[in-house]
Amino acid sequence: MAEKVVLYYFNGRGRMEAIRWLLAAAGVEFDEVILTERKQYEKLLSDGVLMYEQVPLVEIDGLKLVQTRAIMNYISEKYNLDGKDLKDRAMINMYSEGLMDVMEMIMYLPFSSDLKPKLDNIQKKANERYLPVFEKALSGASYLVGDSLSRADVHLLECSLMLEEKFPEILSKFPNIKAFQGRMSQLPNISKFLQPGSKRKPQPDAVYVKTVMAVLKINL
Ligand SMILES: N[C@@H](CCC(=O)N[C@@H](CS)C(=O)NCC(=O)O)C(=O)O
Repeated sequence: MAEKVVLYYFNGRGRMEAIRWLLAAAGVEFDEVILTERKQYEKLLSDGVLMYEQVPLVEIDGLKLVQTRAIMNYISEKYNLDGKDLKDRAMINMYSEGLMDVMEMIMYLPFSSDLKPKLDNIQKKANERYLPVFEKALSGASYLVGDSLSRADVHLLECSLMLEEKFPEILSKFPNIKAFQGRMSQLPNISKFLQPGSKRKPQPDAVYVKTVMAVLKINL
């Protein structure tokens, strides 16, 4: 029997959350080793499992994977979330990278000061640059690429929910994305992940920020 997938990260979203979403969408159970203390991170370093001295780290199929995108590529390929051919995959990757750009901007917020201009910038770019792309792609289509679920769909659901947490009305001008959210949320694996008590992480709080800084010895 295949060993269970194990995720090593903090008790928060950060770079691991999109990985959690992909695994959940694929119906893959996973365990988590939650980093709360510097010595856990130092143990991973001394064990030689962090290729670049960074997390996320994911144990899967006997591999110890690092680098968020490499991890997501592995999961997407393994669980058929990357389209039917090379051309599909190119579109899926373009959509996915745009969504990762938006989610990365949001990810940095709790570690930043002077939030107002940063939030304004995210809202403006989401409204004018990113969401119109997905609104158009979903016009008359159920999925972003082809006729089955891909990682781009999973990232869009995650990203659009994150945007709504910050800007509750943001989807009012994007009815196709709103309808897509509704459809996606009903897929059994995703519906399960959206329930309270799942391994989906909440918005970052002060404890999360403090823990990340202490474990990684970051001084901002
Ligand atoms: N490109 C890497 C970046 C990973 C990264 O920056 N991880 C942070 C935590 S979210 C880290 O471990 N930082 C410690 C360090 O860089 O020394 C990825 O996508 O996985």
